[in-house]
Amino acid sequence: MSTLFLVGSVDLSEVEKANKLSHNGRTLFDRQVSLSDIDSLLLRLYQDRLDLSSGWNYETGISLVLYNGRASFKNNLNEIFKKFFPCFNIVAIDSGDGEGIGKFYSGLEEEVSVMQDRIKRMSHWMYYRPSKPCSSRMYSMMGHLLTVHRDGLQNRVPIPRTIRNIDFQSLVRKTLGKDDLFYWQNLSTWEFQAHNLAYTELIYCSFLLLKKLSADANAPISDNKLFLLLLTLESSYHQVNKFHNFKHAIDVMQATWQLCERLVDDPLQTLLLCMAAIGHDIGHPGSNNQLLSQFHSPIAENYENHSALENMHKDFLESILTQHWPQLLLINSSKKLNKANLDILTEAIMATDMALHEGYVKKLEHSPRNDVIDFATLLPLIIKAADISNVTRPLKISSQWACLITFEFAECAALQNFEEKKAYDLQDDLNCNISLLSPDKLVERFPSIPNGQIFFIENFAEQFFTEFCTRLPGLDFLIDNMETNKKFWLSKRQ
Ligand SMILES: Nc1ncnc2c1ncn2[C@@H]1O[C@@H]2COP(=O)(O)O[C@H]2[C@H]1O
Repeated sequence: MSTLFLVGSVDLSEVEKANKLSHNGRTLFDRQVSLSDIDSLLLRLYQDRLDLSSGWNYETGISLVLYNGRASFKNNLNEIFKKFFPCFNIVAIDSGDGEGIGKFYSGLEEEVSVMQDRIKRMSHWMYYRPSKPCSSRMYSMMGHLLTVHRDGLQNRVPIPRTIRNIDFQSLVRKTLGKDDLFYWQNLSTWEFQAHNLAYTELIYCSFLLLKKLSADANAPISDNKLFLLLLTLESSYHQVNKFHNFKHAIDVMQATWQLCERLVDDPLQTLLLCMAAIGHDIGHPGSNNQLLSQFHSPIAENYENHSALENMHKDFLESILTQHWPQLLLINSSKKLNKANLDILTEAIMATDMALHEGYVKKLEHSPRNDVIDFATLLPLIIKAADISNVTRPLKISSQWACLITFEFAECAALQNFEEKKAYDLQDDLNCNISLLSPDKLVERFPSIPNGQIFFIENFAEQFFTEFCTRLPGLDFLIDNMETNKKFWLSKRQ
């Protein structure tokens, strides 16, 4: 879905040209939105992005902002888009600079057809080789990485007044239907229902949690800055991914916190682990390292095919924290670990690479059963457990995540065929609200789910959580839930 934004008084002949743009016989832009100034434009981008049901996520089309360069706007709007809305396909053109919309034309129709197709879009994200940072108006992982490295992982740019002045608190709060107690009750159980909460409610849950943890760790951040950090994180994940989106990130953060509540007595380490959790999959394309390497993604080459995705996620998180919460990287970590905070964040994110799974299982097997796991080993184990904890949630919740990962695996298989120039077909689209379907109904609708769950539980989750829970107190409920879920999937196996 593509939007034509007109900001301020724009040359009407340029607008006419823009509206003549077509794709497959239809006008290119699905809507035209006129706004008085840049401030209203940015506010609108946030509002659309947070209203998941609207579908205006700025990822499935290409949007154009036509503005009048004479409108006193100093900051480069395209730089703001890259810094604060990384996953958006959006470009701004000064209609008064002579060339105007002409430079927007070239390649546009092809780009729109790519962004409207799930598999072509994933392929572009993963394999496009930009000549320079953000040379394309379509998102690509390498364009995102080049921008982050061009700006420097340690560099901060002043946050533009137009963004600083947005009252993010009321932007989020006014959409909430419940009070803080309701969200704390959701956060404080293992029955955390990410799919029953609206996007803004999930963002508000992460605000409440991180605000508490930052106070506990004596690492204060203002409310509006924390909201901007969270909204920039959300804009750095692909909302269009079935599984690896911001909901997964918040779910893993909530699981990480629940485990830390039981296992960690150091507020700063808990905060760092939860920050690593919410940022552990930034920019995830919904595929995997194997596909990145197999078809020679520039991202895989950039990290020499070693944990390419996890290294990328870490770089993106470092860049966002440097920009939005630099103090968190600087305050001295606890006495227990003589490690810099960034090293703790990095080790935690790298631990979520399943290529390292066997190593972590062996670490658990070799640690004595009646002895406490040393703190340095415990931290990465916690986030790794949280990352695959969906199989240990109660069946109603676990089955929702199972459905989503099954869809994502199907998309990976289709992408493999696409890259091998073979025909691919995709299961029917997930155009149902999975939170309304019971486990039985989900299996009825998507019969391939049980086999994948049985394989993952028997080959990965069972061994890990058995070792994890026998060495750490009070976690037997993880095994109980997982075994209940496995029995259900076995009873439904095709
Ligand atoms: N319920 C599940 N069923 C199958 N595979 C899963 C499930 N949950 C997590 N995984 C896999 O575990 C991996 C953990 O790292 P990733 O999030 O990169 O990708 C995840 C999936 O490949």
